[in-house]
Amino acid sequence: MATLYSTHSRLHLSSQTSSFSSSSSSSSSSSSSLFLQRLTFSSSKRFLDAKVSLKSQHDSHQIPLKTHQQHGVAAASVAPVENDTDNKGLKDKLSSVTSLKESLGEFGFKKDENESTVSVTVVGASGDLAKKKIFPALFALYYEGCLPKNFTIYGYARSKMTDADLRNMVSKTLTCRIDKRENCNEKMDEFLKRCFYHSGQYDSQENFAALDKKLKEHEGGRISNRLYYLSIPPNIFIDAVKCASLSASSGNGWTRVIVEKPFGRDSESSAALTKSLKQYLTEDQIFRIDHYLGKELVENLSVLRFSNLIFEPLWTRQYIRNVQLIFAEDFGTEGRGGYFDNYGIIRDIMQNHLLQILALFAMETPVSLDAEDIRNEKVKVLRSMRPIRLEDVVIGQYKSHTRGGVTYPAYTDDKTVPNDSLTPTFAAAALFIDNARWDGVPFLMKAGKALHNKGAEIRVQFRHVPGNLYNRNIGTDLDRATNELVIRVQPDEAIYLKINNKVPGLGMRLDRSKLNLHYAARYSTEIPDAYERLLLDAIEGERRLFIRSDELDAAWSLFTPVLKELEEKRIIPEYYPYGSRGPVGAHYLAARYNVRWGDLGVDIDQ
Ligand SMILES: NC(=O)C1=CN([C@@H]2O[C@H](COP(=O)(O)OP(=O)(O)OC[C@H]3O[C@@H](n4cnc5c(N)ncnc54)[C@H](OP(=O)(O)O)[C@@H]3O)[C@@H](O)[C@H]2O)C=CC1
Ligand SMILES: O=C1O[C@H](COP(=O)(O)O)[C@@H](O)[C@H](O)[C@H]1O
Repeated sequence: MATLYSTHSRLHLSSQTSSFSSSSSSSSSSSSSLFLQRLTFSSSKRFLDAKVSLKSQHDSHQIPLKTHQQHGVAAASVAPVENDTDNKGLKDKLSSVTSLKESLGEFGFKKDENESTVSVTVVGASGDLAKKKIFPALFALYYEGCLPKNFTIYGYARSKMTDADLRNMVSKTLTCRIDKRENCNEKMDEFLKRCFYHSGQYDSQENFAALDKKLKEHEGGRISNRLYYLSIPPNIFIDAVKCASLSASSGNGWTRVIVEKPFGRDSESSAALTKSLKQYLTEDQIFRIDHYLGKELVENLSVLRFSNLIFEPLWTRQYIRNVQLIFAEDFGTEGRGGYFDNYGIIRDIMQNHLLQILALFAMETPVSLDAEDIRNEKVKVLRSMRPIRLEDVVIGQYKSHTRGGVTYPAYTDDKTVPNDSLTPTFAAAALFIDNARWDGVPFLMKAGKALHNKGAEIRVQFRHVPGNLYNRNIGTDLDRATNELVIRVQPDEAIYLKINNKVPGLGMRLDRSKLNLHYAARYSTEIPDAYERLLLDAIEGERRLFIRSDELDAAWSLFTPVLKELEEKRIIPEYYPYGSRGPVGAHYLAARYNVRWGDLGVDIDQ
């Protein structure tokens, strides 16, 4: 195994040749070697971080300002700074102390791993996301040996449950890796023994103080590192953050908070949310999650671009005709209509997931793989984007459809959705990046629910070959003969490049073929769920895949005006049947820019 980037904990390349072929060889690593790799890279990175942090006084302290008096050593030695409105003096002093403690304490230089603990508290543990994603991801991390020795998981919600009830609830969703399955039941039992439940209100400091007491019992006087995952509706984020911060922060280690989307519904509400969060947390404590950033192929985008000579030189307006970012679901908003109606597909998918992918796709080479360097480049892309014009947006909403004797509901059939709702369940948009690299290249986004298929893809259509000697042999449809790179994010992950090739034989006829890196054929390891990667990053303090507040501001600045216009003008969506390909308007929009949408998943086996 050859290490390529020693500055990042999980970036290592297999020394095996990774080819565009359907080779069945695999580069699986055992859980213990994975853990060792992580330790090696993480410890060196953390040590580097510690030096940078002390030098620049940049990394913020992890003890909430309002409660530092009640906590251990670091807090006791530093008095609050009066008249320092954002407490910078205090933050800087605490930063030095705690980041050194944190860095020395976590790897190598610390006394012992036995002396630090990590607790993950899932706030909203009784909810859908917690059951579906968070607990299973935590178990997967445990199963892979990625969680620290002393870890505890707490579920927190208003529902009355015992520890046993929580364990029973969680156990129903746990699965072991298909490719391993070693000691599966034993590992599940061990994991469940580390899970506890505390019932409380989200706005009760007393209830969080009681949680704090229980956490302290588990921590047993060791360094306490606490991660809160806010898996609750957004209207109660601030209450929960306030109470967790004031009553249940770590006294001598770090306290971090993962915040689920939606981060507001426009520029103003997002800024207000950030402002409120920052009353209790520093930016470094806030981990805004966009789970698409944790998806394997999204994570691989930068590797594809920056570690392969053949792609980066082509990654410009000179060679790329258009880029398509496509998301489709073959089911409606069933069960989530209440949430969805207040947001719509543009806020639900485009402003975050697709825009994040676009930023990673289009950014310049970052100075390094460090979180801030990558996020700086993403912000630059977002800030270079041209305001979106209303005429460059098409919206749709699904209507009822009967097929094969089955009637599928309309969006407005959901009881939690008003009958006259104009909320889009489908949208397509043309976006442009006004910088030297991308000037004039259309970035087309399309996202929809209740469509005929399910998937997410990035499609890169290249320009025509100038003066192509083989035009005569290609036929009349030159567009179809241009190269296309497809990054299939899900399902059935793949990266393939469509090329023109001579059909074997005595004649000279060309056809289109695929150089195909099909993950299922190439790698035998199961692809981790996005939430596993992101939870582990949050535990390790790696912020690269989380959204910084200026990124969020830039994303909202781009979409807020057009969202307002759509709503103020009460633009009527184009209705499309449940299970169809969506509104035809999306095709007219693409045609305006001489683009033909790639057909999601259609050429899978071509
Ligand atoms: N579910 C999903 O697939 C996704 C969810 N998200 C986001 O994750 C977060 C959690 O989502 P999800 O699990 O679906 O949410 P839920 O609606 O299931 O809520 C989670 C828990 O919060 C408590 N709760 C719900 N409504 C209220 C309320 N009005 N007041 C106080 N407490 C309430 C309930 O716990 P109790 O009553 O026990 O206190 C509930 O079990 C949300 O911010 C959502 O937008 C993001 C992406 C996907
Ligand atoms: O954030 C969201 O994502 C899901 C789709 O996520 P995926 O990982 O299953 O592709 C989407 O269904 C939901 O509406 C949205 O809030």
